[in-house]
Amino acid sequence: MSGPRSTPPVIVKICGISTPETLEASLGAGADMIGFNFFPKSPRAVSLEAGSALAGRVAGRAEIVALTVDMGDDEIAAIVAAVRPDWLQLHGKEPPERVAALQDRFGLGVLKAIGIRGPDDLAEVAAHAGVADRLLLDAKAPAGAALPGGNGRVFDWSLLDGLDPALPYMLSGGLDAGNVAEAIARTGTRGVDVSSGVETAPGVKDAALIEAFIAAARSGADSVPASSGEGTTT
Ligand SMILES: O=C(O)c1ccccc1NCC(=O)[C@H](O)[C@H](O)COP(=O)(O)O
Repeated sequence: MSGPRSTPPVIVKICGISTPETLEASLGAGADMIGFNFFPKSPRAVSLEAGSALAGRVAGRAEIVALTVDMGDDEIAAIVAAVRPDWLQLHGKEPPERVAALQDRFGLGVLKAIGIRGPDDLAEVAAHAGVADRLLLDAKAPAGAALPGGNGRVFDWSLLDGLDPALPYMLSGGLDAGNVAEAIARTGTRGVDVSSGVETAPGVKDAALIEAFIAAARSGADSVPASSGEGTTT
């Protein structure tokens, strides 16, 4: 039996939940955050009514994240009223000033997603650090991609080597049960997020994959850092 944990357990977010069955699987497996996707073009998108019904089932067992992309205040207000989220996830081109304005208006945590492909993308991390409540460092969507996120692509985790260890961020992008422990060991992240890696098809979440991901993430929090383990770049 390992000794007392010196660091808090890794936060696990399952993003793009759209059915009661996979919601219950996520909660039963110990997910800390549940993401409901309100980007209409996404295969994971839910309506206000469906999101409200799913949010009602969470019943305090996890934090609720409402995912939007470059959305206006009125649409966000409708989502907040329907879902009562703990977090707003901003996955578009929202500048720091927009993040601050939404924090002021809604009084919710803001999880700002930043796409990472190369060293130049770290400037965006610096711009949002200290504004957003938490960053989601995701693989940058390829040019012409239909979706700004949820593409199941890994980025080179060594790009994060120079980050301030105190930076509150979650790692995202192409994670699954097979690589999440390595990702945690390689980066030291205290949070992970997944969408494609727990699906059998775009938008079709799978209970067994969800359970395996969460178990692997929990085990990764105790693993010895890998010698290298850079994510295979896209
Ligand atoms: O998942 C989507 O369909 C999506 C669509 C538009 C904007 C963001 C989207 N997902 C955001 C997430 O937080 C995903 O979990 C993240 O991008 C990682 O996705 P994946 O690489 O598929 O695990």
